[in-house]
Amino acid sequence: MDVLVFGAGALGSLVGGLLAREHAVTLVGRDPHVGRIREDGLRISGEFDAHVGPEAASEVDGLSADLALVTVKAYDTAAAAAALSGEGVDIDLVCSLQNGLTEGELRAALGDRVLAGTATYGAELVDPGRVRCTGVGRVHVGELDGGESDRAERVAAAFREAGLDCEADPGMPRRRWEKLAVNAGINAVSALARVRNGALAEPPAADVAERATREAARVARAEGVDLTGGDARAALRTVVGETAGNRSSMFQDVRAERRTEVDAINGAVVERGRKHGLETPTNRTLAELLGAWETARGLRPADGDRNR
Ligand SMILES: NC(=O)C1=CN([C@@H]2O[C@H](COP(=O)(O)OP(=O)(O)OC[C@H]3O[C@@H](n4cnc5c(N)ncnc54)[C@H](O)[C@@H]3O)[C@@H](O)[C@H]2O)C=CC1
Ligand SMILES: CC(C)(CO)C(=O)C(=O)O
Repeated sequence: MDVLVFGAGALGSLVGGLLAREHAVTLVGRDPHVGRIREDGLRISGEFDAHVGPEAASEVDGLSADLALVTVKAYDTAAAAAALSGEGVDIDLVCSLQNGLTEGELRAALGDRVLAGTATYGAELVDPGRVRCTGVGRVHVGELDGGESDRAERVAAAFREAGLDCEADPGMPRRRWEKLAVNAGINAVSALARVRNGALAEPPAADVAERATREAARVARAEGVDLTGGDARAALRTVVGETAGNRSSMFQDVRAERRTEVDAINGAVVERGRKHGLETPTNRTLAELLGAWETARGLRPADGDRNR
């Protein structure tokens, strides 16, 4: 399979680098990472030990692929969608492995070529040309609206050929919303409280996290997804336990003074809830507090367009 990875940062470089052991892969990213990969290949450390030589580019013009994986941060999705739907690029299928609800934006630009995906691998970009796998997880891929899918099965088989743990899932809407509900509970709370995930096992942080997760499950049900508040809270407790020693990605972003994905996580819960007439006060407060921090640091676009 010819694979293009749009957003060769931590996750994209890890997944793309592992796929390059078996498939023709082009990593699309930015310098100095792209330049280093061209000169010396990509080194993968941590849970894997590999030195691979994918193609690397900073533009998609002139590229073609059977599959494009989208691994930019959620707030760069619009740019990814615009690039991948451009005239100079020829892509059969697109699959996001991002956190947050980004598929709508991709589908608007790329139509029914878009599959949903989730990834629970852990990745860190340690230096240009070097990525570390901090946790072996699993990739799930499937139709945005759910259902059996030959094309998702083909993608999953290609991932497995390269040694990644990957399954096609006919229940992607529920899987996406459960992951969103867990991220809604963990990420912003841990970032604002400046605590590792394990601290969310105890009150009062656990109570705030559970309220955010329960609100997300209520919105999911309004969207037609079969996710109870109890199931979502059970998933939250499991992930808190399994990742107790982690700093969540949002806590890491705040520590590094980077823009967070709060709009695509808690903000998305608020916006979807509003469409259904549902109040989501905990998610709204979390999104507003992190938004205020991002504004004060000059990390958000000044015109208030959350997705730029
Ligand atoms: N890092 C991880 O372990 C995991 C990350 N995720 C999700 O995956 C997504 C990506 O996360 P990370 O890899 O950690 O972020 P990252 O910031 O390391 O990677 C994103 C990369 O995209 C590049 N990029 C952005 N716009 C671009 C453009 N127009 N052209 C070319 N390159 C562009 C950036 O330069 C950056 O290197 C996020 O939604 C995150 O929540 C999900 C599971 C695990
Ligand atoms: C599962 C969790 C919460 C692990 O830290 C995560 O996805 C993140 O940090 O973004």
